[in-house]
Amino acid sequence: MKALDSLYEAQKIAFSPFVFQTVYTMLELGIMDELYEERDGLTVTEIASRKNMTEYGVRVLVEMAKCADILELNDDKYSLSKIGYFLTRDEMTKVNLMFTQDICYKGLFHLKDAIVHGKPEGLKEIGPWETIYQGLSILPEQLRKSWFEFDHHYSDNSFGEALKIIFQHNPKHIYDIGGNTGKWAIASTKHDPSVRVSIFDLGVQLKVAKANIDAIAEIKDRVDFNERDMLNPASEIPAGADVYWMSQFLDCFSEGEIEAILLKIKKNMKPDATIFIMETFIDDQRFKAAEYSLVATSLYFTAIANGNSKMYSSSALKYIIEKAGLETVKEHRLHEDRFHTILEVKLPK
Ligand SMILES: C[S@@+](CC[C@H](N)C(=O)[O-])C[C@H]1O[C@@H](n2cnc3c(N)ncnc32)[C@H](O)[C@@H]1O
Repeated sequence: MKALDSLYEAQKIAFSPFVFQTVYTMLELGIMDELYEERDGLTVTEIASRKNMTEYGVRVLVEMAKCADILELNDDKYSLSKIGYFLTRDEMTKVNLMFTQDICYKGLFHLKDAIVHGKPEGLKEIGPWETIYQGLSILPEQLRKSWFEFDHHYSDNSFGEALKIIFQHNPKHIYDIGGNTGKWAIASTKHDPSVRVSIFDLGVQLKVAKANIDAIAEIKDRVDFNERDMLNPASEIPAGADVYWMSQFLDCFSEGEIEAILLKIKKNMKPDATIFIMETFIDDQRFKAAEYSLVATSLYFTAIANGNSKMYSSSALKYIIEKAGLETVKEHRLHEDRFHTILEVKLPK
């Protein structure tokens, strides 16, 4: 890259929060939607009158957005560029952006302290907890919506294909560790009318899971709820599962904590049971946009969630599995949703 181009790129980074807040504001005020509908573009005066804003307010936003290649300008009319189109209509971009604004934006200000202290120093911007998991289900409404839409976006789409893989093993009893609001428990008990699911999670999440599952008559008698802090050295996972399911769960922990959790499962595991670990691994991504989203998510863990976890590569997780004395016997790269991998893990023969 030429020096002048690099200097320009460096300014984009130096002012990146300005661009982010410009997009957020234009989305919230409906300017992006208006431009999406009006493919031929609108002048500043037209946007101001349609949105009941001052021309000054519209002008500072659209000028920044044009400089950042979000808008194009032709004959005094602003219109969406392709980047602007994705910011307005693409689902992954939308959940990432709202998650950044509502959960991460203020907290990231404390990233340096979080790195230095090894603690989620930014979490205080949204609640008084030690880790975000103690507050998830009781976050203020808008924050809760953004967190859950982000979380579900990165797991829901994979459940259909995951069910086919797990039920090839014909499990009678599944332990869903980190079962959250019960989405997997609902999907799997609906998929197989005889399977039982035990959810293990923190109390605050179990309350929501229980309310969701109690409302579904056909499955409610086949799901039970087990409050467990997996970080508590005294906590145990009892015997009895044919399948252990951990979806987007182990990335909530440091390498040492993951090993301890796996050892906890291993301790009472039946010899023929299988552990399935579903993750979005940074080294398994086919699209740059996906890898970028995951690597950025690691900094959410650092500054806000818990201070010590990240999105892992599959090689890192397989190394921890081996260290815990378990064996990765198969690696399923999902084809339909393209982002997830399921590691199939057993006790060594
Ligand atoms: C990112 S969510 C994943 C939820 C779900 N499995 C999915 O695929 O969408 C992580 C879950 O782990 C739970 N969790 C985090 N720390 C925990 C701990 N120390 N003990 C038990 N569960 C924990 C959270 O409450 C949350 O429900």
